[in-house]
Amino acid sequence: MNPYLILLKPRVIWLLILASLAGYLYSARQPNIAQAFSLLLVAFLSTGGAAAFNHYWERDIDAAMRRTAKRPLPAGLVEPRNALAYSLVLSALGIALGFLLLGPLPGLFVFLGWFFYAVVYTVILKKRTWLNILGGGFAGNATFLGGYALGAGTVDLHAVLISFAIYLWIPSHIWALAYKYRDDYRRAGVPMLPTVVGEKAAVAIISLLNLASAAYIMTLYLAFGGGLLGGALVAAGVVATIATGAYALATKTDEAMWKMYKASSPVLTLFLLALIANA
Ligand code: HEM
Ligand SMILES: CC(C)=CCC/C(C)=C/CC/C(C)=C/COP(=O)(O)OP(=O)(O)O
Repeated sequence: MNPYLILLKPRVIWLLILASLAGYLYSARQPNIAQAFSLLLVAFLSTGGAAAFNHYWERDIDAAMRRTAKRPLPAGLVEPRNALAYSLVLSALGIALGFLLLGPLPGLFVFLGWFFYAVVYTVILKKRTWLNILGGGFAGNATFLGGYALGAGTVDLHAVLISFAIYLWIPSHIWALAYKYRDDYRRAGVPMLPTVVGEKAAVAIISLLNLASAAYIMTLYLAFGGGLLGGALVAAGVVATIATGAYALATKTDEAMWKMYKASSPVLTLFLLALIANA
């Protein structure tokens, strides 16, 4: 794949874009193609720009980790200054079009999502504290709230409560991966929960968080209602979460934690599809 495409972290941002679309379809009385297309464009540019900035800012960390050493910057495929310019142009375009095409409130959430990920998480917290993802996690809320604000013209408690399903999902999503790569993170000097607590405690905390995030999603569904299809989608996600959580607690292996990580995106996808099905 073209290194400039890899800089956008396409395997990641598709779900961020879906979260924005879910927010829009869930809240808009009459969704229209032009608005939906503008949202997808803005979400693509802003999340891709944020991801490319993360590549630029973390090029030294990436070079020190097995998982990321072959990325375009450590591999010398893209000059750092070109990656920085590329990321800033995409980000500025995404945020500016967010305000121009979507309006002030959606635009604000596009900016907040970019800022919490690219600045709060990547620049300020990531190398300083294992709580880095809790500080940067609001970026996840912002993806859903930006779409919701476009569809509803406002953001209410209902929207915020739903957006926290993403926030509460992030720790088990990233810490399950970080468990498998705990030595990598230690070598790169990046604190993550699995690098600061023992293995047994890490598995227990991550598995319990994983189950708690599924319980929160189920509570939201029961509280805000939704049809049979939505219920089936949520139930599938909850069953997958319980299965990977129980398997990890029982076996405490890298492989089980990796399965939990790989299951995390499909689980969030099912929840977002349930929201769209209930739109
Ligand atoms: C502070 C917030 C977050 C952090 C630190 C984080 C961290 C990570 C990391 C380290 C990876 C592995 C990337 C790789 O090896 O290429 C990853 C993958 C991924 N992330 Fe996150 N993530 C965050 C939030 C989110 C959110 C909010 C979403 C979606 C709404 C998301 C969706 C994904 C997806 C789809 C993948 C690829 C999963 C796969 O390959 O199966 N992430 N994330
Ligand atoms: C609206 C907007 C711009 C929102 C951004 C939302 C958001 C939470 C983006 C994070 C996704 C991502 C690329 C995480 C990987 O970071 P990492 O540095 O931990 O991954 P790495 O170690 O693989 O580089």
